[in-house]
Amino acid sequence: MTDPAAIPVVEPQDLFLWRERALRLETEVGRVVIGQERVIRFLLIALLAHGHVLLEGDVGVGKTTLLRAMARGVGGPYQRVEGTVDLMPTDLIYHASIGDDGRPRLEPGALLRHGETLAVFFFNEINRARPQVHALLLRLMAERSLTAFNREFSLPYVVIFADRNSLERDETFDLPAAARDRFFFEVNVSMPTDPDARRQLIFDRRFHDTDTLVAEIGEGLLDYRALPALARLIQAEVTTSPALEEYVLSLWTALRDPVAAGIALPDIDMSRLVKGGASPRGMAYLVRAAHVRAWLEGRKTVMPEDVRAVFIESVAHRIFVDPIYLLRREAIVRDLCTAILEKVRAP
Ligand SMILES: Nc1ncnc2c1ncn2[C@@H]1O[C@H](COP(=O)(O)OP(=O)(O)OP(=O)(O)O)[C@@H](O)[C@H]1O
Repeated sequence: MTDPAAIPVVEPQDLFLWRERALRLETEVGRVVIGQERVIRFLLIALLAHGHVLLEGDVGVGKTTLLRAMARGVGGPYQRVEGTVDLMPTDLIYHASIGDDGRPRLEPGALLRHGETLAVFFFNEINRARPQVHALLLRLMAERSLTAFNREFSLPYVVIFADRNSLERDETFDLPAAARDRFFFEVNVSMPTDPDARRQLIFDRRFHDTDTLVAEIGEGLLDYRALPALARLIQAEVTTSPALEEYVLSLWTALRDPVAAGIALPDIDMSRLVKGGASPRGMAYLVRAAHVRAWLEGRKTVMPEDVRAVFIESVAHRIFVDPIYLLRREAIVRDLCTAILEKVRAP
């Protein structure tokens, strides 16, 4: 059980201190994972909204290192599993073995080992796991609880960090729409573009040992137990104007009906492109993300630039397209989002 006395209290008058801690975490992670400032900012925003994140990208670009660095920054127990085709949901809940006395024994698996204090649950290569595992994860992400041994287990702090590499599509299981929708952000990670960062990654041995690299981050800089309350306070603290609300509604309308919004993409039949996914939940997540972005920028009001900064990572993974466009889905949806941002006039 968590010691209630140890849970940090988050008061409105201390919000500036929490912002300093959040920015310090961002700086420290940025020293360890170089050339990925954009992705680090998204992970920070997701944590401050107490949301789950899926990273996608090339192999060996630092996704795992980044997630481990962030997990260390929030402190608390974490668990990590590798997605494999033979992983079953029960493997995450318990392990069965035979004890020295010859009797069967059950031990808690990765999800239950730390009780309700589990802070971060990493799911490496999530697309290698079967749909049954995705289903368990879906409930965990939506409700932060699971049922096992005829009991409800609550994991009130847990944040899911998942990654999948974008290269291998064979022998993998695409995440179902509902599970994808529960990720607050889906963020693409690519190679750093800065030549200096590239040089350092290859020649500086500091970047070759992930364990010592991650240990450079101050543990628990942004206490994981404060995140649910902090996320609520940030949402309450930052406001939106009627003009901003109209802007978000127009973006939503354009996502649902790009033709009516006058959006055209080369070689795409716009009238059949979008089949669903631009849901109220998705748009609510977008607004939550924009609140956090504004707060990190030191503002109490959401500006159009906040919405624009988080638009693609908040909504693109929720959009479902006609099957004829499935193979090129990622690129088309990204182009659609970019075209919408260009077309819809900001206040
Ligand atoms: N931007 C970066 N900053 C710091 N270290 C990096 C960066 N990119 C790669 N590395 C280093 O490269 C190695 C591989 O990184 P990591 O395992 O995090 O990649 P990955 O994207 O998770 O790969 P995979 O998809 O194969 O799991 C690690 O030693 C890591 O420290």
